[in-house]
Amino acid sequence: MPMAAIHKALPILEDYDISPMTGFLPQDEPLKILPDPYFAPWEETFRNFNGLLLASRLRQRVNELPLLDAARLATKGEQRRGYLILCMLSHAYVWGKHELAAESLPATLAVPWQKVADMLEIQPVLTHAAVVMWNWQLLYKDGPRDLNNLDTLATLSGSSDESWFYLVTTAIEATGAPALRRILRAMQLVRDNEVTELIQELEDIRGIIEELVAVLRRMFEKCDPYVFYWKVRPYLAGWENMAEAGLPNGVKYEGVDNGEYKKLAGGSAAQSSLIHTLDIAFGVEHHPTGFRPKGASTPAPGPAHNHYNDASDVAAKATPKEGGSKSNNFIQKMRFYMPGPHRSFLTHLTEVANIRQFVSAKAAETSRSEEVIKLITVFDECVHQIKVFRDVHIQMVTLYIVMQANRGPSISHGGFAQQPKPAHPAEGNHDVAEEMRSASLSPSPTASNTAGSKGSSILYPQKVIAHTPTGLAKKQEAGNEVVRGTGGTDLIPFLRQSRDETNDSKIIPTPVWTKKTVSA
Ligand code: HEM
Repeated sequence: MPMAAIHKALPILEDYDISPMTGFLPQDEPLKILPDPYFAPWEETFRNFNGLLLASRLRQRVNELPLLDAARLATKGEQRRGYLILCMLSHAYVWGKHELAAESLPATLAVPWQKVADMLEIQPVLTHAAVVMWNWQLLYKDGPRDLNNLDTLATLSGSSDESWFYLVTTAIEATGAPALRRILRAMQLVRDNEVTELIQELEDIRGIIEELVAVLRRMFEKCDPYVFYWKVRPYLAGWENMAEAGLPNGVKYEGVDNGEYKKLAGGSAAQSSLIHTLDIAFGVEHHPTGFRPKGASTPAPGPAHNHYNDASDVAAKATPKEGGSKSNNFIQKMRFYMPGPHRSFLTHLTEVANIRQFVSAKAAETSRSEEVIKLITVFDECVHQIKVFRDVHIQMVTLYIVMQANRGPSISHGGFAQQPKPAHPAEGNHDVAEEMRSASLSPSPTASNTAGSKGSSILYPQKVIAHTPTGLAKKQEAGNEVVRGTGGTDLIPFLRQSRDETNDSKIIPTPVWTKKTVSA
């Protein structure tokens, strides 16, 4: 093992604004109101912004706001509250409701937004941090941060479906929090060559990842896919690759950088530092879509657990590379949208990641003890649970995005545009179960970029045609067959590859299409 990894200190969570108790979530509840009356105009507008948006008067109100100095946001809690307010007001302002998308953000929002984003080392665009990490409250103050005890502070659509969408993700962050200190302890145990304790630690981490999957599945309970796709998702969009939505140059931030246009991606849970942490800890490497290394998908022959005694195939696959994952892709790019300290934590963690290398090296030894077999097994089970998480996520994206896009809105204009959409040949004729199954079970292509879903033709955000790009509607490119994600990714191939790359990190890879991938 290279000396650099041995000598560099492991990260200390608190140094990176991470709580050992609540992880990337702040330990204290986010502020419900800015205490300084100076910010009353923001708070007042924010309190009424759902109604103002519905009445198409939000822009008018924003234009009446005074230009406030964000430097007066004294504490981190205040800065986060200020950032949340400005994220929501700005996205509501840009996308409007049944209005032309605004390509210029007035200085009253743009200037303080840029300022507070700089203070938090984050981008002035709606992010996972704003709507998930800094947008919750506890119903019972002494109770846990779980779905029985959480509420949101604000939503863009004013719907409980949107609240649930955020809260499931908040609950995932809370559930995963204990994994952070366990991962660091596991890394220390690797350094100390303490295999027995390492196995115990990994067993606990596996249990936590299983819980994450259970929380993720709860999305289906209270977030209606139609509401999500047609009423919520459009507002989460940023202004990168948004020509079709009427923002070919992005958005102009008046009073910032000489009023230059900015192109920034919108909010996505791909910005969750928790999932990045798991990937780094377990050596999951992501590559640009279509560039997954050839042969990476080759599974070990036969049932995985029969092969834990066989060192030959593993030795070939064990490519200890100190320093964890190296990638240049969408997932990596999402770190740009995280709060600075969390981004720095991931960089540090990547430099010291050692668990997979350690297990690989043990697996490559000529004769394996019972203990080593147990170590390989539990390591692979952890990775398997991350893969299951991604299996469920793909099913979710299929239902919440691909199928909604294919079906079109229930009302012809979807709430946004004037003209009825052209009839879709396959509309109303979907086998839901089959569509979800095929999206999640098919192995991904390793070297090509294929369309995400048959017959779909969606860019972003809506399938509706308008004469001119009107607010959330936009012109649809003829012949476009790709469903894209919030960040403009070719959705399903990208997500499948990410899932398959997770599987590749197993010491003994299992075929991605086995039944186990969905039933586990
Ligand atoms: C209705 C629920 C959800 C939908 C529709 C959804 C949609 C998407 C989409 C479209 C992407 C592609 C990237 C982009 O364009 O932004 C994505 C990526 C991602 N999402 Fe979600 N998401 C959902 C819930 C969640 C939750 C609860 C998490 C948990 C943290 C999550 C974690 C991720 C991650 C980590 C990625 C990056 C891809 C990967 O690592 O495999 N998503 N999601």
